[in-house]
Amino acid sequence: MLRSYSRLFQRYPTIFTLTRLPTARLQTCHFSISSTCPTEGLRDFGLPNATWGPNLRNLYDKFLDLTNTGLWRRIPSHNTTVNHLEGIGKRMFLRNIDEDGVGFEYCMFYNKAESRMVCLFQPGPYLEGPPGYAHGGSIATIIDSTAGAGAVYTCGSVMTANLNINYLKPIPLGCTLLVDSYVEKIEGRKVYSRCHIQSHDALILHTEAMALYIKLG
Ligand SMILES: CCCCCCCCCCCC(=O)SCCNC(=O)CCNC(=O)[C@H](O)C(C)(C)COP(=O)(O)OP(=O)(O)OC[C@H]1O[C@@H](n2cnc3c(N)ncnc32)[C@H](O)[C@@H]1OP(=O)(O)O
Repeated sequence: MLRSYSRLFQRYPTIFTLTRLPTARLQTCHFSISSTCPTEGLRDFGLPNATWGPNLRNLYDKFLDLTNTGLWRRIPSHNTTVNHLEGIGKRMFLRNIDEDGVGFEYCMFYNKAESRMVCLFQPGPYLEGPPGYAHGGSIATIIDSTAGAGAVYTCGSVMTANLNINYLKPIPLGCTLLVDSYVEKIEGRKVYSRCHIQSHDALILHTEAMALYIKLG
């Protein structure tokens, strides 16, 4: 199985790479989270836009303040992990709608000391499942993406092997949520993460999850 993924990486070496070192050649691309990726001119979707509600904006400002402590960093968000490879028209699942605010509206912050990734998330109307509420698949997506990004920032390239979710309270569309994940333990190639989703004011626990990621390469 691993061999087949090695082939995948040879073909699309940056699929699971957050950024690519500018000096790295395509065939020998390192899985790196260097901030030196050539992203100038690319839109950063993790920045506030007009569709952000006041709760999302307030949470964003709080976490942005935390970046001044040096413990947290804001994670830039482009619409594809291979955006620097010209001619490849792939789009990240979470950024596959051009209009702002209607799908996954989010930004992430990472705390290295705590192996913790948080995502400030405002589910838009196109994520509807039950009338007025977020689809469970969209909730799984934001959990996997947040905890998965946390695993990548902590350990390098990973694939999700298992995702176990308890849906506790429905999530109204348009609300602001805090998706909070951390790497709990690492055993060999296995990376165990925990994640929960709470309302912006921490009064409602919407979702709890455990994830297993397998380190690659
Ligand atoms: C802002 C940033 C954006 C970018 C941030 C990007 C965020 C990424 C988040 C999204 C990620 C995805 O959607 S990933 C897409 C969804 N996932 C997939 O499609 C994965 C499909 N499955 C696979 O490809 C494979 O099963 C792998 C790669 C997971 C594992 O295969 P392998 O590499 O051959 O490894 P294998 O030997 O089988 O397993 C290694 C060890 O893990 C254990 N193991 C493997 N699977 C399981 C399992 N389900 N449950 C328990 N244990 C397991 C094995 O027992 C073994 O333990 P031991 O013997 O060592 O003890």
